[in-house]
Amino acid sequence: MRVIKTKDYADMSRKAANIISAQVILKPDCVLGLATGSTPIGTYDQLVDRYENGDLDFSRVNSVNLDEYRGLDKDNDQSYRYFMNKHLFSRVNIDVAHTYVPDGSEPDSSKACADYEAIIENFGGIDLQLLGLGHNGHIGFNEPTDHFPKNTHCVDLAESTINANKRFFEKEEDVPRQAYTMGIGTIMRAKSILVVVSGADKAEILNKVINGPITPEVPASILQLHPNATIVADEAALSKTSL
Ligand SMILES: N[C@@H]1[C@@H](O)[C@H](O)[C@@H](COP(=O)(O)O)O[C@@H]1O
Repeated sequence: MRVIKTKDYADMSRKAANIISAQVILKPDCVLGLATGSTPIGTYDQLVDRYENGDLDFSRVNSVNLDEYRGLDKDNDQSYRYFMNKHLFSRVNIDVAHTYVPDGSEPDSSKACADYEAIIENFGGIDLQLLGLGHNGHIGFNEPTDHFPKNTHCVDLAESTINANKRFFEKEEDVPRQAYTMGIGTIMRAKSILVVVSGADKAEILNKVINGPITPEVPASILQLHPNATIVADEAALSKTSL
């Protein structure tokens, strides 16, 4: 696992965008795995800048997102589909028909998850998967548990995740309790992985991810085993490591 230390959030966002840009330039029809959360927003802004100045062409890119709330349809402004349209897809020349997010409006969770896993398999896997890091070490919505889930599945969100996300909803009762998420196996099968982490509030968990034991209690710790994983984190997020 490579760790790249950046000065601050803006520096992290630029460096992460440079890595994604290299992927798109080298393989214009690549499959990008994308993430939501506040951390990647700056990276998406940087990608939009590079598209606007002519450096990037997304016309042949396909994308698959990590996760989606169960029970929210794509027009709900709290859905991850809505987030992606707003922060990236509507701002670059990607073909929206080539962008995939698990179908939160599908009530049959086995179907929603099997269909999504099949989409990724049909692509022949993900070239570059972007990840944020939850405060409890989750990636996608793979919460701490006693095993590493293999494929896309339905999860009950941890209380801490519901709390962290309630700021985006009018009332706490509106925060969905379940989500569809790529499994740890789905993520680990990506050819390369890029994790963005910012801020002192992530320092403790990031130290565990990098230096701690590999355990499903810290889901992101499995990334230590990935042959091509890169963490781009700012000084504050790395402040509990010796890096
Ligand atoms: N499902 C998403 C994760 O993919 C994301 O990494 C995490 C951290 O979000 P933030 O970047 O806002 O800290 O939030 C959500 O739970």
